[in-house]
Amino acid sequence: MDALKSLVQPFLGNVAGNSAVDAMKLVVLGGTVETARRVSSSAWYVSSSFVNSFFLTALFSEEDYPYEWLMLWLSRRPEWQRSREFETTTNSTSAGNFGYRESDNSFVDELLPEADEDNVSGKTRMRVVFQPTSETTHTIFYRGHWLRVRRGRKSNGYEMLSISVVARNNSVLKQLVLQAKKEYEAEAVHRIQIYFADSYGSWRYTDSRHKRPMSSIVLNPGVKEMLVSDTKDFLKSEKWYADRGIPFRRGYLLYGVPGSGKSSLIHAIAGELMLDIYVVSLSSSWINDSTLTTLMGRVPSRCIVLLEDLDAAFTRSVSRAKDSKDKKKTDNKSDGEEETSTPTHGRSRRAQKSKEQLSDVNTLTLSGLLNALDGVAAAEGRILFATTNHLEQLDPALCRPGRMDVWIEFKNASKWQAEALFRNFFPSAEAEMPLDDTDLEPLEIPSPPSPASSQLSSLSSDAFFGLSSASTPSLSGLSSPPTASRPSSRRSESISSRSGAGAKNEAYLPPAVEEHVAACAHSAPPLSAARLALLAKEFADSIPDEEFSVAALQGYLLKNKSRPETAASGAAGWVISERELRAKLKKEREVKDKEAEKEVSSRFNDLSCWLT
Ligand SMILES: Nc1ncnc2c1ncn2[C@@H]1O[C@H](COP(=O)(O)OP(=O)(O)OP(=O)(O)O)[C@@H](O)[C@H]1O
Repeated sequence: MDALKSLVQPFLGNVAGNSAVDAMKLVVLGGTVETARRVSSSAWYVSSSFVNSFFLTALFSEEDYPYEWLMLWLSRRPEWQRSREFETTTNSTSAGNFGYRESDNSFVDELLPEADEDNVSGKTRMRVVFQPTSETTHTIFYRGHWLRVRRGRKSNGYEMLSISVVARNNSVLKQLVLQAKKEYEAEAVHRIQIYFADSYGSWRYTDSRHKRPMSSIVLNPGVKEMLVSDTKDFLKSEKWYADRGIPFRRGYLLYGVPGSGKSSLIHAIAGELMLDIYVVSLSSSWINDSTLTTLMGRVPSRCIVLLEDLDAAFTRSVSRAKDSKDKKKTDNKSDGEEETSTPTHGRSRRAQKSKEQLSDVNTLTLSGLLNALDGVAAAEGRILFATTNHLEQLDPALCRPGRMDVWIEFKNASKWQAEALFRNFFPSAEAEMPLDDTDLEPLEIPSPPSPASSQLSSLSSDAFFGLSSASTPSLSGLSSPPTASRPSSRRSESISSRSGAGAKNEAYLPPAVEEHVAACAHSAPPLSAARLALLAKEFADSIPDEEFSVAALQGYLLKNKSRPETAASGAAGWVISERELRAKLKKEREVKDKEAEKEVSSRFNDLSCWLT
């Protein structure tokens, strides 16, 4: 206390002294402190701007691809992982959590098993990612340079990454972006990325999916081959198009019945060509001419653009001449109606109102769509796929060559497709690679079958006939119904240990598996080629040509996933029951339509009575 007094004393002087002098001293003291503060802050500002003038800074917005490349690259840097302030996210679309990658800064609940063939849990393992909080600066050493990295947010809500480096030119930043891109692409090689359009006119990374093998798509011979070679040829022909002044774009229209494989084929082609898919749903409420034009201008030069359900976009405006005028007319008319309508028409008024709201929001016009597809702003090099179930509802202008160059019709499944689908569904032992001991595991039946269970014994015998040429001599013993002399069966062990009963019993045989339980087995043992051919034919014989979609057949086969015999023999019965179901639904729909018609006509009568 005394020390403090002695420090202040010279400034205050004698307490009993002149108070004006004391006040002067205080003013001088305050002024000195403020001047010192200002000098130091401007010195700090000058020195930091001097230091900053040596930094090159690059900004990467979440709306653009380099942001994702760099976030993936950063998520692998130890400096990034060492950050002491974290945000956590489980959002699979957020940067650093691409759904297909694992890194040190992410973790899953180890207690939940990974879903695989033998180990399926109802709960999925959710990956939690740690990422450094935004607005903190991280220093990362890269190729002899110190990078200052900072995550931030733009005024439009998108994240932004700022990377600064002290360097003479920006070559280190270029190298960094290229390396990040390379690493990103190496990760993505077995997957395709799917982007969806958002209402801001940007593409949002949404999902990454395993490539779908072309062989899993069952189409009449030649269609897949034609599409793959046509798209490949297009991608190679940029110069050819440029030399002839033709816009370097190609469009494919896939039309036909639902569930016939249109989307699946596009998915498989994207995998084959290693292209990402950019999906726009034209029936989105927010879509309008300018957003669509912006979106089409923002697709990369090599990609697949997918316009899904093309017909759905124009349920309100089918023809080019009428579309925008009609919308205005509808608006005016509905305004008027709103005023004159009576309370008795509340429901129709609500319906009218929601219709108005819809047309207010989605203002996409056909001319806007055409412009977006091939206007000056449209990107070159893209492959456009459009799908529709109602070709007849499309304006011819939309489908003319240049916009949709190749048309492919998708029909219900032919007998040929039914047979191919069956063959795809159930494995053939001959098609498998040579087996070793460990490969035999999934081929064992789930548990000892009862001699009475004819279905199970036939399954097992097929499986073991198929295997007889395979490897171990011990297998020959397996074609007879297994007994307690096989307690070492790994599959049986795992099943009994899961059920928790008799896991270590050696003295007593386990009871036979009941037929309905065995029927729920997860997968079918491989069939011999001859047996498979027989069953596939039996199945295809029962399926009428072009009456059911491939998706419907797939649904039926899925119900019999582990029972190829039942799938084949039960197909005829399934066809009958499906027909009955359809007839019943049709009847119900007709009754409903009639009722609706009656209601409309009675309302019309009410209204005309009221008016007269
Ligand atoms: N030709 C086919 N080959 C293989 N699988 C098919 C085929 N057609 C349909 N499927 C299966 O049926 C399901 C639906 O197929 P998909 O979505 O590709 O049909 P779609 O024609 O695009 O239907 P929609 O017109 O209703 O969008 C998928 O699970 C797919 O695996």
